[in-house]
Amino acid sequence: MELQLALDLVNIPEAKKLVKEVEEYVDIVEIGTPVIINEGLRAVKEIKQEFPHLKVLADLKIMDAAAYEVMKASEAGADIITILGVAEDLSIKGAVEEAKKQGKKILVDMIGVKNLEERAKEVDEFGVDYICVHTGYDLQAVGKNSLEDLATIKRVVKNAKTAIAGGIKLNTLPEVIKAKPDLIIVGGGITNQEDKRAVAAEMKKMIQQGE
Ligand SMILES: O=C(CO)[C@H](O)[C@H](O)COP(=O)(O)O
Repeated sequence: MELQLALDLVNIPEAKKLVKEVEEYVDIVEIGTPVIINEGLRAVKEIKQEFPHLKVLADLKIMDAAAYEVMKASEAGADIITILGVAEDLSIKGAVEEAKKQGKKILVDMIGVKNLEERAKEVDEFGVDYICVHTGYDLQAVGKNSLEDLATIKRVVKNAKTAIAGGIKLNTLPEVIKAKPDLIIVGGGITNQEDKRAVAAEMKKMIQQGE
């Protein structure tokens, strides 16, 4: 099980400072959609340059023009690029093809997918690398999480790795670990804490013990 730190509400200098604090304990750094909207793919480039030993995920949440956007994120240094599960089949297949060409990986974010079981089976057949269940901020605000959805995709996904994101905190991490996703994505559960390093260290320890 890997741990991904999601950076959403920071600028580039703040992102660098945050990664420095926790770099020993995370496997992947996500440059979140709001950061890319504010700072562009420069954020991916600068983080990858400063932390070449960490994998960097560009959370583009691609919906169209997939091959082009995967190419651009790859050129900026992203190791993993996200596309939405609700995108057209052709777009997801195009993203996979371009990522393979560039030696990169594709994570499909299933946020907003209604027919989760069916769609997870389909995107798994397209050769994507990760399939991620995700409760966005708007549904977190009304008390939702992705544990049931994780169980659903774990039942049907045969090839891709499984991932989970959305509101995971130290106190909810044990039940997530028990569900055994390949990748656990944590944003505010680390970035909003006073002692980010201590929380990341504790999370990493819990994950290692759960393996
Ligand atoms: O992709 C995202 C929002 O769309 C976030 O990066 C993801 O949900 C993780 O952040 P948090 O743990 O704060 O929910």
